[in-house]
Amino acid sequence: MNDIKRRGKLVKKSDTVNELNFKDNKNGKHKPSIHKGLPLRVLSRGVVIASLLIVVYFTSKDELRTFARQNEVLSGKVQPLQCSPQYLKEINSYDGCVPKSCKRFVFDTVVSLTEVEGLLAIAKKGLKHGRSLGGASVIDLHSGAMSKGQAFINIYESHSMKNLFTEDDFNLYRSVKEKVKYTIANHFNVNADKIYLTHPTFISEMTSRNAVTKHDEYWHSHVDKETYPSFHYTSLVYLSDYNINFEGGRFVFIDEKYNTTIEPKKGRLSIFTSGHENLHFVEKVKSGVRYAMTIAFTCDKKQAIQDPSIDKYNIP
Ligand SMILES: O=C(O)CCC(=O)C(=O)O
Ligand SMILES: [Fe+2]
Repeated sequence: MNDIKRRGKLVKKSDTVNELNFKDNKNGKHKPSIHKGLPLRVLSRGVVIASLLIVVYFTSKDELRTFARQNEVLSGKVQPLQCSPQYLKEINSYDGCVPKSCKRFVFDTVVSLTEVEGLLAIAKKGLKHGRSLGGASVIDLHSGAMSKGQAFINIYESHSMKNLFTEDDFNLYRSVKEKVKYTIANHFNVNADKIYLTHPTFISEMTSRNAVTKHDEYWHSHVDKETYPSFHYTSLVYLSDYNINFEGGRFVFIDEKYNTTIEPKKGRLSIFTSGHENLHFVEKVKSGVRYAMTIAFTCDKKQAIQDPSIDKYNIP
């Protein structure tokens, strides 16, 4: 066959030889001369494109650093930080609750896959009765708030959901919360009796659907202490896998020199101080469904909440 397939185009074999430009030299021998066959215009364009690619590669490399990849198993990766002055000023008045230093941690060995499956089942069981019209739904086991349409309903006040959540569900939530609390206490060198579960505490479901209300806009950068004033320590437990269950949706810390990303992974626990040192956002989910659980702790006993329990059902 005289035709050769190259770069999706059919070219004549004779053309290919021409392009490589085998020419007779003085000795009558064939010597390949690639350059002579390419017009200067094409060569200079190639050089410009290559230079641009090199510049883009080296400048963008420093803007985003992956702190935790989905395919890694981390037993406690840490990134130390400077606490923001506002955070320190506020937290300093709480004895036994001041972190030795501000940090971020990721652990893949604290929450088990069995626990993840149980938490996912809780989320799906509840959200089946609701879900936002937009891309973000939440279910808060403490307040009972769950997204439905363009608003929220209370799962504990709806007859159709009466006793939907069982003692086992609440026990699971509580045991994961306790593990997270002790991990925070150990790694920030604070007293576990001086940090209290606080509101809100929820499981989120994020998709690529367009936002309908502002509650669906999960991708804005924020400081947790501003969004949820009672927070002092934030924890996130991921219930689905980046690039397996969904695309997009990485967690991103915004830092001065470069951004730091965490790729969600089933059972991955991320903990960090809730002040300005940890400005962050979640990338828009491009496809699939992303689940995560937010559990936070406060140093302020007045902002403490009880563990969610079956006593929440107050339907006669
Ligand atoms: O789901 C996440 O990765 C982060 C969610 C978040 O930023 C928050 O709940 O404040
Ligand atoms: Fe947040």
